[in-house]
Amino acid sequence: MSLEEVRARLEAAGQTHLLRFWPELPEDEGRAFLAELSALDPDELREHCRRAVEAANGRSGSGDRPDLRMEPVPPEFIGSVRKSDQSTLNAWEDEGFLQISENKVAVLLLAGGQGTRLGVSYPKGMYKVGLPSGKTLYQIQAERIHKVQALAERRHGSKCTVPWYIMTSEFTLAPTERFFKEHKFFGLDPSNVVMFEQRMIPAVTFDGKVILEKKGKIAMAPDGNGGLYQALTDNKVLEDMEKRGVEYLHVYCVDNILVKMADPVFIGFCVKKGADCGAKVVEKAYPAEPVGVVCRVDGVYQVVEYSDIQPETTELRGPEGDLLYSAGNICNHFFTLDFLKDVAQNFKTQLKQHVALKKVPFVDQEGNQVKPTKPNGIKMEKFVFDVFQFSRKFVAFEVLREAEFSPLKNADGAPLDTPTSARRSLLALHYRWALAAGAVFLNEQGDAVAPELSVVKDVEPPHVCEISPLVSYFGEGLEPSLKDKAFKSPLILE
Ligand SMILES: CC(=O)N[C@H]1[C@@H](OP(=O)(O)OP(=O)(O)OC[C@H]2O[C@@H](n3ccc(=O)[nH]c3=O)[C@H](O)[C@@H]2O)O[C@H](CO)[C@@H](O)[C@@H]1O
Repeated sequence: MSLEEVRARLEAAGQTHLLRFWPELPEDEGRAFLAELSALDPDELREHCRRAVEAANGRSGSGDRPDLRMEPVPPEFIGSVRKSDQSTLNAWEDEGFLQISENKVAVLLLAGGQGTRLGVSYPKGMYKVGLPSGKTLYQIQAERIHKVQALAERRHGSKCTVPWYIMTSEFTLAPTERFFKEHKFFGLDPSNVVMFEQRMIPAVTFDGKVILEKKGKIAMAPDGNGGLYQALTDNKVLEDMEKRGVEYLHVYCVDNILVKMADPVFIGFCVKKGADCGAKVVEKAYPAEPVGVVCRVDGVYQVVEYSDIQPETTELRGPEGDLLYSAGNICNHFFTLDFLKDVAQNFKTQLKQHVALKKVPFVDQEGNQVKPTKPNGIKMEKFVFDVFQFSRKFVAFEVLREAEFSPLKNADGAPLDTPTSARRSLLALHYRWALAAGAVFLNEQGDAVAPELSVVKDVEPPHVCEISPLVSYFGEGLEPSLKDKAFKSPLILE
């Protein structure tokens, strides 16, 4: 597209300021910038800027109190690992393994985020939390896929595949691809690892102008993890799933070191309930814990972010004394392919736009680079769980936090959700598995040490024990190598 054409389109969108520094740009930067601008549809851009300002204005003082209209998920739509007997759990697991063995289950990783809070410049999945094995989050996830396939194969006697779909963004696609190639896809068949990219959208000032990050670059950000539904359409991912015969999808976020890939128990529960959409939850640790709550508002399912709930609502308790709103969202979702098709065709444009006011670096009128000290820009994001409202049969599944949820959000030094807490949670889980399998731990002097059964994630476990996912997926199959055997720290099972 020529400069004149681009200028005319920007004029139609009220954004000609973007070309202010055009004459100063070196030729190659100018060409790249023109390509970036040509990709913006003028009508969509105008509408995006208008909506951003409207949303930012509506944000302050709208007085909306979703917490006054909330109700908990009815008990008949919740499954619980904690409250179910072993035979029920086994029946769900059997169902899940059956579906996996028939190649009907895929996993989908949301990995387009920038990991700003963790403060690394590369994708979070490449992060090492300091395990003895030095494994990254991506490697742990890949090995769990290997193992869940192997377990399904062993039960049903036929080879099967759990395809791995990975949603990336402009920030994460190239480094993620490179990383997977360097590591030979961790032994997975590359044709079963499908990476695709979500859209980016411009950040906008409070008066509706797209922000110039550099003289020849717009400030762009991924459109939120709810950009998934647009990205599935843009990249024909649903067609790929259909071709492979996938019917059920486990969607999860990159930073939970304990994530159970294609969890057979969760899949089996959702399938047996006939659900089209489901969410794993953990019981909130305390009323004010900053996690979204899965509930109903005005009769439809949704996640209400903690910032939208007043303290008195978070404190409410049910007849048994449990917190009324205790279903903490852990960004682990179940969808049927049919539901995703329905969303892609009929609902994806209706997803709520969430607005965040952020400090966005920019160039000022004189061309100086500025790092603002207070928010100057509006970023719009869609959230993956905002499709719950379109579900015909929604279920929630409560799992044990210590076995399934320990997210990596912040750098060490923060009180919560750090590399240290993630590493400790995984090692503590593996220590408990080893004890359950009959392992005996010895101290430095070689004396047996009494087991500590109540290891929690906030302290270093008493013995270092790391078990490769290739050896065990959820603690199964460890007796032959551990029962009645004595070990000094560290115990590494590869
Ligand atoms: C919107 C959402 O799901 N919120 C959940 C998310 O919060 P939280 O605020 O932690 O969400 P993040 O921003 O970390 O994003 C979650 C996941 O989405 C991915 N991502 C994010 C933005 C984007 O444009 N593209 C993209 O793929 C990230 O890479 C990550 O894997 O996890 C918490 C548990 O850990 C839950 O309690 C929150 O309810």
